[in-house]
Amino acid sequence: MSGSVLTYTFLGPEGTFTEAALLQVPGAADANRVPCTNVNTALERVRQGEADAAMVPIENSVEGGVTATLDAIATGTELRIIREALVPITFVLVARPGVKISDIRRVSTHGHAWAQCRLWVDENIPNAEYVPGSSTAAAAVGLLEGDVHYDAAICAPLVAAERPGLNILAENIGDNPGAVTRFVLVSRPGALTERTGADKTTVVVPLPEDRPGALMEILDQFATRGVNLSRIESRPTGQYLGHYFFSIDADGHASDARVADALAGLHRISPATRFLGSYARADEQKAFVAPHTSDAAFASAHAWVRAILGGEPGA
Ligand SMILES: O=C(O)C(=O)C[C@]1(C(=O)O)C=C[C@@H](O)C=C1
Repeated sequence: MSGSVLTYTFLGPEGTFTEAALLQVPGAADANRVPCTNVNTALERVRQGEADAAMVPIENSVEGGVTATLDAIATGTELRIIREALVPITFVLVARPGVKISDIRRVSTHGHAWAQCRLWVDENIPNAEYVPGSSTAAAAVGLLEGDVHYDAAICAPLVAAERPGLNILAENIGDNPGAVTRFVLVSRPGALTERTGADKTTVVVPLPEDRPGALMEILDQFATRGVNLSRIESRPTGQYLGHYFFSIDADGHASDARVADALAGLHRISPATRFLGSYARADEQKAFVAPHTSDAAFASAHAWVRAILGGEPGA
């Protein structure tokens, strides 16, 4: 970190969809942008205080959760999500000049990108072998640096446009034209981001073991307080077979009474519950709040209980 200029790490190299997400952050274009070869390194540099925040992919509308990110933020020194960004995803197939589609034997890209182009690959290059890449841009750049054991890459159109040494062999090869990836900006714990009325809260809840109905109890904390969930995924903790945590996104902000109450309920059921942040929704969609779950309803209910405890008439 240098002076007042912020430093952001991101899943690189330059030209990844992750960098496009970072560039949506006001001021990021003029900030120090540090590309990292994987999500863990990007987050670790934030944990160590070498960067202010990291932009990492968390969820794709076709392929689902980005497990590297879900796992990295669920464990280790606590981090906070302070912002989210949505990026529409389109893919191109690129190769060095002179290479034709019929020449392609091996293709490299990020695992999530490969999964989003499955149908196109099956139809057009069915015999191509997949070579895992650390990101879409890294796969494309590898072609230019030579000495790689693949002859084509799947990447963002921008990567190809910015590198004249790459030939576009096919455009729009994603199987779902409306594909979107969601990214999160992750920082160290600090003051809670401001409530906007269109917010999201992310938590990690380890499932209490050997307790019938434990998942139902967790879900109930949200349901009874009228809190809608927009994502829930189970991930193995890695400790031993059958040990899981749930990664959950809920509508609302930790300073909304109904969300705060649900968080307290989660902590009672699963004390190792990890709060990962409350932040503004990228789509600015306001949460529906039933009258009996509004801040006013909670305040009035608490005042009523206080009156009873104080020996005053309740009603
Ligand atoms: O490789 C990139 O360009 C990335 O930003 C990573 C990533 C991902 O992890 O999902 C981001 C968006 C696309 O869905 C494919 C790959």
